[in-house]
Amino acid sequence: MKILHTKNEINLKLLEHRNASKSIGLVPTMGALHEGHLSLVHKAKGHADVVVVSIFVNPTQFNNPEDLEKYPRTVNEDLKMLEKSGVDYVFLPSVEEMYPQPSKLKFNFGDLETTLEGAFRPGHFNGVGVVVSKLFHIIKPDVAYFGQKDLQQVAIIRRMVEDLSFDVNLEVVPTVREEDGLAMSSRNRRLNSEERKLSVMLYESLVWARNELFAGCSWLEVQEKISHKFNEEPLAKLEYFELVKTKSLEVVSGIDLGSQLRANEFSICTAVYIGDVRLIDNLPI
Ligand SMILES: Nc1ncnc2c1ncn2[C@@H]1O[C@H](COP(=O)(O)OP(=O)(O)OP(=O)(O)O)[C@@H](O)[C@H]1O
Ligand SMILES: CC(C)(CO)[C@@H](O)C(=O)[O-]
Ligand code: BAL
Repeated sequence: MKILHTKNEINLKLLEHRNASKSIGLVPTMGALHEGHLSLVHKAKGHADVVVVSIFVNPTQFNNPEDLEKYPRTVNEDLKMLEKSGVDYVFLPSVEEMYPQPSKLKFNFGDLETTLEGAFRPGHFNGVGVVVSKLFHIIKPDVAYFGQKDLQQVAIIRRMVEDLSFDVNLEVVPTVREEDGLAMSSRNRRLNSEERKLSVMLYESLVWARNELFAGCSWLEVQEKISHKFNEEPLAKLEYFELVKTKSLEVVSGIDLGSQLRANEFSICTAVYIGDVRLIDNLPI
């Protein structure tokens, strides 16, 4: 496994593979790797001839400076995990390498970015759009792999790829969970043991809400009960708990159980602070 720090180095290396008609798979990450990231890597290894993982904690997508400062960084362990997983290249650039000058680029993702994460993390998806475009230009992958856990991110990147005609296929990988259902996330490392126990509330609430909905309960009633449950828990603060159309992310106020639902047509999405750690999760229904 080769670790490369500059755009030029990785460009040159990948050019050799491209000239030899090898396909390139890219797994973009911010490091502090876990089994969720590895499932993206495994998928990439099954499809692509050459697998590249990028590790870059992208400052422009952090709306909260404390979140950036406290974001877990475990590069040495990450590299060991990637080597064991058979990754070919790790792109590990510095902030100066990725942003030789501050980026003034502004994307407008319209309705896709005004709800859910976009509403609570102003500027977040602009930063994601900028860095993912840069990575696509630098690596020129045939396929790029993203996790279902970041549902809105996937919708936004899909839209960006279409609008900017990036020649890349996107693969979305299901959310990998801990045994108790908590979605694996780098930020989970910041939870203390009490917070860790409590954090299973996200997944349990999603499953409970889905079951209530299918038992005929109105969505408004479900939302009220969920909000009450979180209010009773001093360590938790609910930011949103919404039912959306999975493709457009349009927030809806219910589903028609009498109609023929397509698999994954709707999703329930949530963001919750557990202590000062902000976690997200979603459940397709
Ligand atoms: N539990 C998971 N299962 C599958 N994919 C995941 C999981 N967690 C993250 N990913 C995906 O891995 C990629 C890199 O994500 P990232 O490095 O931000 O990790 P993360 O665990 O989502 O961290 P955090 O949400 O705390 O920033 C993204 O495409 C993300 O959706
Ligand atoms: C796609 C990404 C690597 C861009 O920084 C990040 O948003 C993430 O890890 O999901
Ligand atoms: N996986 C999402 C990256 C972020 O929270 O900034």
